[in-house]
Amino acid sequence: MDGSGVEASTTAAWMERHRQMYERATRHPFTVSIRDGTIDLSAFKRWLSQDYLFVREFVAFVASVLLKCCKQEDSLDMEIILGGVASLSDELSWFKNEAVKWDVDLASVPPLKSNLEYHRFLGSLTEPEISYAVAVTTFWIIETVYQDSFGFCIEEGNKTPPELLGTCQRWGSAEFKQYCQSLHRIVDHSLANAPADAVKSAEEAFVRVLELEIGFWEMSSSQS
Ligand SMILES: Cc1ncc(CO)c(N)n1
Repeated sequence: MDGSGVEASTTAAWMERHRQMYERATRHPFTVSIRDGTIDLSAFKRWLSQDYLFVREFVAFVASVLLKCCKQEDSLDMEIILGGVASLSDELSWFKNEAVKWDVDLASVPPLKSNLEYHRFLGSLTEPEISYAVAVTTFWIIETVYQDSFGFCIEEGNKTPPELLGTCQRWGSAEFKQYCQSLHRIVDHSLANAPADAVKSAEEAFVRVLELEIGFWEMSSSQS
């Protein structure tokens, strides 16, 4: 509690504690090079095909968050999460269109190591034993890393190549930002009512997502 009697949010404390890692995830040389206009297009194509595979795995994870949400006593968050599930359908179509534009054959691309590592993590969080607080926290930070990373690419002073603006808008738009803010409110509310061990697990998942996101950008940059 601060002097005003308002409890500072748990997520705000994490953002402070893990600021450096958050910056590494959201200002990675890969996305900064999009903003600078110096991006290597073969790296961009690698990211595109790997992220398509990621999103296919992400669907099952987000569906598990929705299911946990529906089992909560007050499931007021349900419509926000349901909107998230619904938008993934559009997102998969977007990837397929984009792949045609960039001459990428999605069917022939195997997931690379960092992607597989991320899939395993998502799979472990889909289990029924994982609490809603932990799952929704994970969901929020995954979306937020993309929102912040791509939002930066369309902020003032960018030199983002015109053919990449659509990608940046997808996650950098004001609408996507609002959606992330809605998720953030859900997370803060959920953590405020969660037992200490769940809060601890949620923080661990938060940090793990940042590590995996950094790994994903690295993989896209250099095929590691
Ligand atoms: C790796 C990764 N993280 C986050 C998102 C946001 O949905 C995405 N599409 N891919």
